[in-house]
Amino acid sequence: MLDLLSLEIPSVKIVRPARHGDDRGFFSETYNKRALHDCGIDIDFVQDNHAFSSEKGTIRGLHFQIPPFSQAKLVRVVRGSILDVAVDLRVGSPTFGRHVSAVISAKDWNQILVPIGFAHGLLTLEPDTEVLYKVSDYFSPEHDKGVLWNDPDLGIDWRIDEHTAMVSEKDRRQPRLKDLPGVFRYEGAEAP
Ligand SMILES: Cc1cn([C@H]2C[C@H](O)[C@@H](COP(=O)(O)OP(=O)(O)O[C@H]3O[C@@H](C)C(=O)[C@@H](O)[C@H]3O)O2)c(=O)[nH]c1=O
Repeated sequence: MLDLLSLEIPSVKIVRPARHGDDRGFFSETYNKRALHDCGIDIDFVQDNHAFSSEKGTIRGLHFQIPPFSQAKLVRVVRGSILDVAVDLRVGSPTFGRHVSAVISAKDWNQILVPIGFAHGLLTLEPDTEVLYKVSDYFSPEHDKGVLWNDPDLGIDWRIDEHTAMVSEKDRRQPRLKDLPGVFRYEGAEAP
């Protein structure tokens, strides 16, 4: 059983699996292919990733893989919290270049589903934050691309002083959106 909520760009969803608490703690089905299918979401996830960030204020992203290794992502947090951001890169989309963001946390037990065609990034809101996510294709370094997290054209409110953010060398050098070739096409439907 899960709750599903569409964000302002409707193909980006918040997923909230049930959590069954008892005296021992809780139990939760954090991923159930059939439950997602029953909500109209059919994605074959093939790889699970785990990212630990020791510092609050760590930025990862904005990342995406280009075809034929493009990835949908289902992201959750088992310790701490993040501001998660998805930027629409689908050429022809009414929301091209726009983004949605959501706080994803261990406390709220929510997940964000980022479909193919979006750049994905996150900011840790607490130290020692652990992010787990499923991806729908394998990592391919040659297809791994990015866009600059603080590109002024994106106008993302990261809620952080840009000079104190911890950003990898790779992500400091990502291109701006205006310099990216368009690789994803909007299919005219808000399906993942
Ligand atoms: C993403 C990835 C990285 N790696 C390796 C490459 C490198 O040596 C090391 C760290 O990689 P990165 O610096 O790209 O890690 P990171 O900045 O955490 O990258 C991630 O960011 C978030 C926002 C995403 O959306 C992910 O898809 C992924 O791109 O891990 C893998 O082996 N498999 C993978 O799937």
